[in-house]
Amino acid sequence: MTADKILTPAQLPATLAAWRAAGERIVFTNGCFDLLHLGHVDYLEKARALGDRLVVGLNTDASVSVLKPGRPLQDETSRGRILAALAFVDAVVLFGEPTPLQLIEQVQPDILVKGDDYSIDGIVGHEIVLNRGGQVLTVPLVAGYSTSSIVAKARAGA
Ligand SMILES: Nc1ncnc2c1ncn2[C@@H]1O[C@H](COP(=O)(O)OP(=O)(O)OP(=O)(O)O)[C@@H](O)[C@H]1O
Ligand SMILES: O=P(O)(O)O[C@@H]1O[C@H]([C@H](O)CO)[C@@H](O)[C@H](O)[C@@H]1O
Repeated sequence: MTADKILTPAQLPATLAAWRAAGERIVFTNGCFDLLHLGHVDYLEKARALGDRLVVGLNTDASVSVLKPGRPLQDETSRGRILAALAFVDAVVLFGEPTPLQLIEQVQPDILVKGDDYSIDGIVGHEIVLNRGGQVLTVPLVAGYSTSSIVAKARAGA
């Protein structure tokens, strides 16, 4: 099942080791992904295409609620399962901290990616990846798509 892609931090090392043994480059990104939209799908697919495997760090409900008061709308189980169902997502790992720094330290990705709503220097973990000779990249946003705007539109129409 695609749910098998959802890994605990304890399960992660064996999976990463197997991918690396096969010479595969690991891409990492992270986010809240509260309501999955076209922008997310476009950027995640492009992120995966930058390497061979895509690991998505997913904020827990507790983490999202700190970053985005009143959110998430969808719980971490739902958000995780939806991400795991995407063919170009190879692993989903929840993290409860305010940032994915600890998870990025554990994953040591070859490529770290965010949408270009972030500057390279503003991407948490960029130093870790650059210092090990990896790449930190951004993917252009698909204009007009955000979870917040979907929520606002839904509320306006309510
Ligand atoms: N329109 C978009 N096109 C491409 N990537 C996007 C778009 N919107 C967000 N992203 C990327 O998706 C990831 C997750 O972002 P997030 O879950 O905050 O989405 P969001 O739609 O911006 O949500 P919110 O409106 O609640 O901030 C981030 O890396 C972000 O750069
Ligand atoms: O979905 P978002 O708001 O794009 O995800 C956040 O990204 C932050 C980013 O990585 C900072 O460079 C991260 O710190 C935060 O935990 C969310 O994942």
